[in-house]
Amino acid sequence: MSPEREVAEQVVALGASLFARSLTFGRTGNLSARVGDDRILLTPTGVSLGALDADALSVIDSSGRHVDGAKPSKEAFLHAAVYRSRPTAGAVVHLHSTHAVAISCLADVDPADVLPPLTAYYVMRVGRLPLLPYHAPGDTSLETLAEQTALDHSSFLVANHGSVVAGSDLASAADAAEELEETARLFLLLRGHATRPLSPEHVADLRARYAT
Ligand SMILES: O=C(O)[C@@H](O)C(=O)COP(=O)(O)O
Ligand SMILES: [Zn+2]
Repeated sequence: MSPEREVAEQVVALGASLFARSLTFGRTGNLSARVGDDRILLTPTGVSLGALDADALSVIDSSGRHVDGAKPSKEAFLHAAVYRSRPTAGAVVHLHSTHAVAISCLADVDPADVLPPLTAYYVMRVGRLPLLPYHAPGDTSLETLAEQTALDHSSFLVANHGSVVAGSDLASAADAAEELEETARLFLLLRGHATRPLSPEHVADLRARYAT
């Protein structure tokens, strides 16, 4: 099996797993993985992540241009922007997971860092989480801001939309997206309760230990 085919099958398996666990719904969400210097496998537009076909994925380049396969996700420009800013990123996951979307709709959050450091795994997998302003899905005017944000952040939220998470490979990106979703859920569960997030010292210690 070619390396690209192997990654295509990983995309299909991850999409099925995320969809089966209700981490995205209907025909929402998109997944991508770098398979060459300037070659990125991306899920096609309008297809449920639960019904992907390894023979019917799209290929784009790092400018977001469609170069092969099915018509790409309307967020091709967003995935490409993240790869341009993060040369070590091997995969990008965009989900409409419920609690992350709920957080992205809140008015009273710090857009520079939406969630407090509630747990060690959140600090290790996500770190700081900016909230980018609302743009319609597929609106390429988000491209420049997304590219700038991704320079310093592996994860961000788009307001009233969902999460965008980069990782060294598909498993790492999904892992971080799931951690983000669970921390968003914890944050909402704890609203109205006196809460003790990790201290700045704990966060610094985790960053030093795990180079987050
Ligand atoms: O929210 C949207 O419309 C997109 O961001 C999305 O999640 C699914 O769009 P396609 O990847 O074009 O199917
Ligand atoms: Zn979306």
